[in-house]
Amino acid sequence: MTLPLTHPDALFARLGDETLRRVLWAFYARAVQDDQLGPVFTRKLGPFPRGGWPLHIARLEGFWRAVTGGPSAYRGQPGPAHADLGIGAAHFDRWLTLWEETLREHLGPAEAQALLTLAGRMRVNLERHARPFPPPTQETP
Ligand code: HEM
Repeated sequence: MTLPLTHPDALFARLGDETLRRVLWAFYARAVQDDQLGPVFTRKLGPFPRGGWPLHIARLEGFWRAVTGGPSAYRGQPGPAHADLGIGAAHFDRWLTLWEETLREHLGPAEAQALLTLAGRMRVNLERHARPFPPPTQETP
């Protein structure tokens, strides 16, 4: 079954607060253990699940509530937040793989597919902002 992404309010209503929160904590618990993604997250947010993690996940809850049509006060800027993390296509591929694994474990197939599709679309935009290889700083002779 395919959920109608043109009516995303149906998606949040089907997920609910608790499930969304559970999926996000499970996803980041997995991402932080990953060889490729873990160091990027830990550098920015500190040791999971303390440091900046509760705030990060609360923001992500707001973000996912907004994009699935739930009530949300999220007003962040995901693009710039990813500009200087030193990430590129391979990181985004890995992110989506772990996202898919987490969704398949926690949700029914229709909800999992809908959240995977949404993340795949957003990845395109975030990757445009990301600058994986900043130019070397000019050395003065
Ligand atoms: C390569 C994969 C990714 C990495 C390593 C990554 C890492 C991060 C980090 C470290 C932050 C915190 C930035 C800060 O506090 O300044 C962040 C914020 C965020 N990320 Fe990602 N991210 C990735 C992919 C994604 C994807 C695919 C999405 C959406 C589907 C996403 C959505 C967000 C959102 C909404 C925020 C909050 C931005 C704000 O402050 O408003 N990220 N990410």
